[in-house]
Amino acid sequence: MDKLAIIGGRPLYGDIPISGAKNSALKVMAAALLSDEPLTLYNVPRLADVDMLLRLLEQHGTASSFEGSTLRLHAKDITSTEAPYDLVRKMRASFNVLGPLLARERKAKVSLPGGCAIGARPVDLHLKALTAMGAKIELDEGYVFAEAPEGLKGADIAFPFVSVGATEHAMLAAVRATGTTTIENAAREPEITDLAECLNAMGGKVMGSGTSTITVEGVAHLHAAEHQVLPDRIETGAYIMAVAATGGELELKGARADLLGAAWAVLEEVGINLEEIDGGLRVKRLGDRCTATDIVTQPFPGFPTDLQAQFMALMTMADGVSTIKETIFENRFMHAPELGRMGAKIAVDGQTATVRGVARLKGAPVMATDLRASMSLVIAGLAAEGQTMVNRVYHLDRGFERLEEKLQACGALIERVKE
Ligand SMILES: CC(=O)N[C@H]1[C@@H](OP(=O)(O)OP(=O)(O)OC[C@H]2O[C@@H](n3ccc(=O)[nH]c3=O)[C@H](O)[C@@H]2O)O[C@H](CO)[C@@H](O)[C@@H]1O
Ligand SMILES: C=C(OP(=O)(O)O)C(=O)O
Repeated sequence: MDKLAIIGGRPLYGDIPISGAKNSALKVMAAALLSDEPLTLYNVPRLADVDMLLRLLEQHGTASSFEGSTLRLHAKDITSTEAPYDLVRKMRASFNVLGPLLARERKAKVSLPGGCAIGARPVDLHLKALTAMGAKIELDEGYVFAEAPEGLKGADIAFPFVSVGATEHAMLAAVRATGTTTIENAAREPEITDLAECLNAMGGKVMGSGTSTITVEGVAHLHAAEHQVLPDRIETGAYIMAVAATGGELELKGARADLLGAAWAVLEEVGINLEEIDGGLRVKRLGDRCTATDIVTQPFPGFPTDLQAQFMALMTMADGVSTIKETIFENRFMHAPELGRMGAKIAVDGQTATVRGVARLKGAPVMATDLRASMSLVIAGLAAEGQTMVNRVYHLDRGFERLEEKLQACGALIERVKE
């Protein structure tokens, strides 16, 4: 298992190119299964999750080629409607092949998903949406067995609360169903709009993405298309917090301010200067330290759960006391005790963490527990005195493209230690 060795205390100066969004790329890749014609995707990040989904798509019969960040997918014939445990267990997004397989082949057997261990993460809303569209679903031995012998039919779906994955799944299935589907209380994340744009480029009729009501008029056939994956807003936020923790100045190439939602105002409030420039964002911390503030994670446009861990790292060194409330996942504070090993003062009570800022963290051996938690440890390590050794780097490889390279180019002392 690889580790990252970081010598902290150096400011970051330079340019960081922001990659395509993992959480969008994985969903638009699943869309390739909906058509017997090619789908060309630009700006796809080379990540472990992308490779894993590629293996799954290949096992369904999809031909693929990856050149730079351009991914060509062609699911001319679906050769298998089964998504085995080994390819689905590591990543939640792979479960989203169920809807396309069902829509196109009228049957599928897909393992229940894995993903970061940040809570129970059920898929009942996904299955309810597919059932509303006429699918017969059974669960057995960790697998979902689904069939729709007459094909999927448009339905009115009202989610009781916002789910990004279930909204995407409903869209992926409805686009090739017969008739019209309405999705009420739909997620409004930018990745939902990106998926809608990709489906529409393929000939789909998805309206209302980015609002709470999405309407999908089913079509019989989707055709060849090209789509550019939007920039990763979580990677953007993570590097903003990195330079806010270390000092210095970064230009985040390709980053988009409009994707940050409520996080933009929070970052400004804690003392970060964010400036939109041609083709990206320029970022620097205004004073010697950030000031503490409180956040509550919410679906977009609220403060994203995927930036909560990184924000906590920043608050450990801020001036004052911050409370951080996690409302999306019930077990997403595993970075708190690890940050504690570096001298952070964090008290966790249920879904709320109270962080008392300290003047400086001290490097320590720490354990990455999930994807975004790992990045919070990297941020803490970059700012801490002395050496931090981050164990279990494979989590980071799921979601941050060329992390060490990007940081090294800006003056960070960070190296991968192979074991
Ligand atoms: C709303 C939200 O911020 N969603 C985040 C969630 O998306 P992801 O798609 O993984 O999760 P959902 O948005 O579906 O989950 C939101 C909430 O709904 C619950 N749930 C979900 C589906 C279901 O069938 N039943 C159910 O109870 C989940 O346990 C969770 O408490 O994790 C991703 C990875 O960290 C983030 O990028 C998304 O921003
Ligand atoms: C937790 C994440 O991924 P997954 O949903 O695949 O676990 C994430 O992107 O932060």
